[in-house]
Amino acid sequence: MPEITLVSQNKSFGGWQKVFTHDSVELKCKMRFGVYLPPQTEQGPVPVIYWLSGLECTEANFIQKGAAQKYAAQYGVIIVAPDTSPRGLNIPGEDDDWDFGTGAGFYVDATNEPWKNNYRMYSYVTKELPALINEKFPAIPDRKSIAGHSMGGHGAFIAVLKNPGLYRSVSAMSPICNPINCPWGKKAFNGYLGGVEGDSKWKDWDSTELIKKYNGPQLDILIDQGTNDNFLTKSQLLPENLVAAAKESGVAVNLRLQEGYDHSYYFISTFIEDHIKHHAKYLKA
Ligand SMILES: N[C@@H](CCC(=O)N[C@@H](CSC=O)C(=O)NCC(=O)O)C(=O)O
Repeated sequence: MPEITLVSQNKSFGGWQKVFTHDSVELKCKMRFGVYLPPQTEQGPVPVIYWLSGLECTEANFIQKGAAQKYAAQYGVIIVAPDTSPRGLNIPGEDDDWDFGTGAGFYVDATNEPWKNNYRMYSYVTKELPALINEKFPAIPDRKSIAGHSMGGHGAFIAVLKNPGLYRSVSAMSPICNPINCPWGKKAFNGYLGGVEGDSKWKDWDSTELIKKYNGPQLDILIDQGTNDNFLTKSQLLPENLVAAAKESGVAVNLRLQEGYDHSYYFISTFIEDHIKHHAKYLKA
């Protein structure tokens, strides 16, 4: 029976923002996650939204700066915010760069040495963590959605596209949409998966490629993207590639370009209500 240990709890909008640690089987290290329990959980189980954060984040960024608690309380949903990589492993090279290794797990299951034993963030966020949440908290197991920011937007997309029907809805803010064609993604996939650009195994972790062959329940993907996002102009995000691929395969993507917004949590907190509302529509249907 897995154990979880309470690290902190703060009352927020009538519910509780809590942080726990646990020993992860997939990642083989101690991990932290945030969980917001809305007041409705006192009456019984509610749906869950998983939020995947971006590069350099821990579980703390979203829960401290995302401003989501008010809307999670309003719509009666749990929000789970995991960390972004395994921690404390001391793998050589793990802390050399901010965009690879610690804080940059990229939500894939690594197949390359020396990462493949621990860097299994895909299995962690799609399997291990939901099983733990369903066991320990008043969550409705088959009512879950997923969202994320930047690297976490990529994580949310592949979680949905690789598991048709597992999630009720998906959304993202400033997501990395085509990692096999952007510098962050090429570096991560080369390190975690091995091989070089164009390798077919990279395509299995790329949402623009996965959406081309998606064959599952109808999706209604919501994306917010700031027009003043420096990572958009540096071609790290490539939302236009995902939109074009989705159009070809008939998947609905609502890409909203938000004038003047950047890549930061000021942007995320501005539009988080719309995302929670989007998920609540499908989670409560
Ligand atoms: N140090 C970097 C910038 C890192 C950064 O902006 N991280 C983003 C996610 S980027 C894609 O995944 C983030 O969410 N940061 C946390 C925050 O609280 O803002 C640089 O040098 O550019």
